[in-house]
Amino acid sequence: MNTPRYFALIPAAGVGTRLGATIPKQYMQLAGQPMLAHVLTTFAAASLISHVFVVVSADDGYIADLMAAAPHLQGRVTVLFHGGASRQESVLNGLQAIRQQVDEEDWILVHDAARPGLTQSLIQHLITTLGGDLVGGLLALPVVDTLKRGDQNARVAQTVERAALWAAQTPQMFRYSLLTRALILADAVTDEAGAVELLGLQPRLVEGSPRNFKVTLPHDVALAEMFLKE
Ligand SMILES: Nc1ccn([C@@H]2O[C@H](COP(=O)(O)OP(=O)(O)OP(=O)(O)O)[C@@H](O)[C@H]2O)c(=O)n1
Ligand SMILES: C[C@](O)(CO)[C@H](O)COP(=O)(O)O
Repeated sequence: MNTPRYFALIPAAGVGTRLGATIPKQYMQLAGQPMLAHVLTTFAAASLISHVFVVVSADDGYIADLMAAAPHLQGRVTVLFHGGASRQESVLNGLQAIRQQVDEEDWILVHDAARPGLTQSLIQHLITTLGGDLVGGLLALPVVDTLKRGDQNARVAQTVERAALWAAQTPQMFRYSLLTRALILADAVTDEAGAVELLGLQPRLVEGSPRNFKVTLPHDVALAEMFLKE
């Protein structure tokens, strides 16, 4: 059996509705370059990553300019114009598009284009921790705030026990065959680990970093720039 390789798959076919920008948020300028360019550069520079695939919408009008302005990505990044109606669909479409280029037991690291604060050391930490794992896993952060469940009037209905709660991040790392099968079978999951859990498996939680947060709402932009300028 070949030594398993590690591939990055970046779902980048969203529109950033919650952010409310005039362009898809993954193309917003952060610290001098598009948000997606930070992510692609981090993975392209990671020596353990064999290749990077980025999934964009079929009518994406931005990726060509991004790639043209980033010669360091040439040969390391392949653009897949297979975005779907949901993140799950974009990821599954991407997996099916690369089936001739990866082996069943190769590892796929799925990472949101909206998490530009990812570092090479976080990638290394995830791969080192999970490399021999039978299931795979994800970066995540233990919850440190007290959590409240609100009612329809924004009144506290319940304080949620936070011990053992984690906030999922990405990359989420699973072997190609397991991940593809899980996503085909899953109904409307919001992350890859959720699909794998539906198979009755328990992905490993690997501590991530606050800088690897997802840029989702308008106030996230300044925070992301702060981390990227560190
Ligand atoms: N149909 C979709 C929806 C989302 N994504 C990607 O999944 C990641 C995380 O999704 P999210 O933060 O929700 O991005 P958007 O869907 O763009 O944001 P919103 O929900 O606010 O529209 C992003 O990199 C986004 O581009 C995708 O590839 N295909
Ligand atoms: C995959 C993820 O980033 C883990 O927290 C999250 O589920 C993505 O959710 P979104 O609504 O697609 O941003």
